[in-house]
Amino acid sequence: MRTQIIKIEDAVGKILYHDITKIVKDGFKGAAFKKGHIIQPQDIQQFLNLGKEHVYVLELEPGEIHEDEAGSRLAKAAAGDGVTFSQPRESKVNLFAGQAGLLKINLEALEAVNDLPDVILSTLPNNTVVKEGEMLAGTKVIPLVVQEEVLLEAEKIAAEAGSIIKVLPFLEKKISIIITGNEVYKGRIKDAFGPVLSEKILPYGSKVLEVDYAPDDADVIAEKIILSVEKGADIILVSGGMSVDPDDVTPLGIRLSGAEIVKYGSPVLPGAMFLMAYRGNVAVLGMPACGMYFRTTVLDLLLPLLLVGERISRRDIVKLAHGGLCRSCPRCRYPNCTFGIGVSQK
Ligand SMILES: Nc1nc2c(c(=O)[nH]1)N[C@H]1C(S)=C(S)[C@@H](COP(=O)(O)OP(=O)(O)OC[C@H]3O[C@@H](n4cnc5c(N)ncnc54)[C@H](O)[C@@H]3O)O[C@H]1N2
Ligand code: MOO
Repeated sequence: MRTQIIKIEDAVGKILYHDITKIVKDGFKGAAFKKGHIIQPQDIQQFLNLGKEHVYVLELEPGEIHEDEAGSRLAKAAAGDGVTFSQPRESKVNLFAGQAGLLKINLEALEAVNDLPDVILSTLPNNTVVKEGEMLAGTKVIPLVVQEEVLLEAEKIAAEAGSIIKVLPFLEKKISIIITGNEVYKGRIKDAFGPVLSEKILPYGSKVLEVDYAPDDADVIAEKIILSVEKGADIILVSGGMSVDPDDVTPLGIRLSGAEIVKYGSPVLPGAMFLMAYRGNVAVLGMPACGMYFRTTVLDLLLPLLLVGERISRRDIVKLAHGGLCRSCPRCRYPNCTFGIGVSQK
């Protein structure tokens, strides 16, 4: 790049190479124009008003890209389905959710871009549930001018990854809830689990197909699961009876339904006695009673993934260990806390 001093009248379209300040109040200097600004026709009169007749400008050499153009190119490359982005401001471009859904970050591509010189791309954690319009990421270049080859490399990384940042919409899944336990089945106590589970599902736009009840009988639990599959459930939540009492027969019931157990026991507290299984493509979840007592549990970590159509593997559950411990804050701040950060590694 080259710099030169030129007359104001010749400066339109050129890149300003120094800040132009003005006295705002009591000698305080505010930036009227920042270094890097691309001079517009309407700026000329303001420059003259500020007493400037000449300015330093920057001329790009072949293969050099101005920071704002570079920021925009990076954002465009990184943004996939369901992601929008802003105009650059001092090369910083913000990326936003164009729709509500689950934020998916290609972690390998994200690292590869950030390993390039002179560019950064910073995001919310992978697998964050996001609202429409929420800020997801910011990208920026570090110097005023970037070599185009760096951008070409970033664009290649993004193209090979498909996209680096996207938002998957939640699908309308059909969910069956099977409440186990003699005490509820026989009407000795009122079901408090069904309402909690329904409340967790509805905000995502999925449907509760049915809430059914089963006694502490593994064969009956298995029959109810098979029936739910036949009725077209995509996801079956089986509540209670998940621990070590003799009448805790839900894991056996899930097994007897023909579902394959992915993992019994999750490294999440609350959620240790959780069980993940699949009967074909139907997800069957054994949800321990902590899901009723605690505001946030393993279910809150995995449900969003299931609702965008992902299949949960044993490895996904193992990765929940890091950050799987809830701090039990007096006022729950989830998801703005460390609980469940392991889900970002899926
Ligand atoms: N000796 C041990 N006890 C417990 C262990 C353990 O490892 N060893 N694990 C604890 C953990 S962790 C959890 S979580 C719970 C798991 O409980 P369950 O899923 O087996 O729950 P239940 O025994 O069926 O019920 C516990 C409690 O909640 C009431 N309940 C259950 N379902 C409903 C419902 N739909 N509506 C209202 N109330 C319900 C039930 O009556 C019991 O009072 O186990 C720990 N214990
Ligand atoms: O499944 Mo229990 O979490 O450890 O409360």
